Amino acid sequence: MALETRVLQADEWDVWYDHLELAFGGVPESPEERELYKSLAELERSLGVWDGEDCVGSAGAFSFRLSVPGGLLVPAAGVTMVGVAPTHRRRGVLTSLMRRQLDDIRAGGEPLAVLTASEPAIYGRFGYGTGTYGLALEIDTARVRLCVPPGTDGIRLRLVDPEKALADCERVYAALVARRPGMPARQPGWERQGLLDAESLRAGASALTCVVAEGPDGQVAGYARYRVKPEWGPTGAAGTVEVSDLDAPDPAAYAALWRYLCEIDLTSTVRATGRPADDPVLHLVSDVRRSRPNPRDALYVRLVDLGAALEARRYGTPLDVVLEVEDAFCPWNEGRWRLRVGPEGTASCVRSADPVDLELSVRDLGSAYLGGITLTSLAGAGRVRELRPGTLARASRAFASDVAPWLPHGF
Ligand SMILES: CC(=O)SCCNC(=O)CCNC(=O)[C@H](O)C(C)(C)COP(=O)(O)OP(=O)(O)OC[C@H]1O[C@@H](n2cnc3c(N)ncnc32)[C@H](O)[C@@H]1OP(=O)(O)O
Repeated sequence: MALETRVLQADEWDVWYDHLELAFGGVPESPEERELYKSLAELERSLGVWDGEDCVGSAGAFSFRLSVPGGLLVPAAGVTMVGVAPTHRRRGVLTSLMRRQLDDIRAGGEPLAVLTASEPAIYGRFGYGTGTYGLALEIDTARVRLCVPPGTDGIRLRLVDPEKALADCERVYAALVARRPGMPARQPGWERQGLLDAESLRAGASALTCVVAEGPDGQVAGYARYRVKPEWGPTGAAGTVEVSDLDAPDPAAYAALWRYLCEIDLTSTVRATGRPADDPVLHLVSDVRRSRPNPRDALYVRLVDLGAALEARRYGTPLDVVLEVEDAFCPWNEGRWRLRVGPEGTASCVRSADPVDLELSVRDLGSAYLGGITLTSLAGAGRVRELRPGTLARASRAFASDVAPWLPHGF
């Protein structure tokens, strides 16, 4: 029987999601999580592949606006819920979903598609490049001390019910979006993701706890959400503080929150995942080795409309460069582009017949797009080739962001 791919109907969502859970191993999510993702789903952007009555493939997209270098927000399809039934793998179902989805995204006018990958090997073939890294930390708080900046002691910390603190936390989040590329601006409903607190998420740890940091003016300047997992070893208490969110643009509030987490009684480890690659906490700790920073690929970026995407961000230095881009999966991007950046950092990117300066694939351009992975580094792996001497270093400087791009949450 031929497979049929179609946009999801509202009454098909549960069957579609059951299929997705099966594709991920069959352990159901908590009702709380399921309800949240059902409410966030954009049905008209959710594709199902059907074999008769059986759903055997899925892919969805969220309509995000993503921060890019220069503090601007760019429409980006947040690709999600990708799964193919174990019975139907390796016969092109994912490839057909990616084809349909990227065509739809292009038709809808979003210049970017982004995703987080269950496995890094899957999405490069479709033109997605690693655009951000998330840092895992495991701080040995029995040994590591924090060297905090002046003003830290003037910060007041308060434990507040996470639900009641939500509006203040959201204000802090909103202030961060323009400062860091890679962050989705909050869309209605997504603020609830940070409050999810099912037993399965706790995994033996406490309920979600929220601590807010108030500045001398009494305003909330930062917050952390965390759980404590008690543990008793042969020498006594050895609990773990598991940090799920910590945001604070103000350095004193930021340091106060980390110091607090590192000094919670009966714990000897603070664990956090998905932190920014340049997280300032690396400069607060007395011993970075005993904080075990460990980077991991996080947000993958795909330029769907290459010209529009490159014009949508800002650049650090002026530039005039001709790029020869390989893009087999989206051939409308393939070929030669001239990228010109003026003194203000704004760019024009148009088709060109001029001699080529740099050769690269759309996947590598996606990696460089948010400014965290340099063209020079990609060239070191042979992924970018410099045909006119000097253009690589100039382009690399122009693309780089002085703040590492960061994806603060999954989707
Ligand atoms: C954004 C997200 O939602 S990420 C979540 C992705 N989903 C999962 O990981 C759930 C479990 N896995 C699955 O559901 C499926 O195996 C999928 C979706 C990863 C792949 O679906 P399939 O229909 O089997 O992929 P398809 O047949 O189109 O394969 C396309 C190519 O990708 C390759 N490929 C597919 N899956 C993988 C993988 N996990 N690792 C490496 N290569 C892979 C195939 O070998 C094939 O290569 P080829 O073109 O050289 O022959």
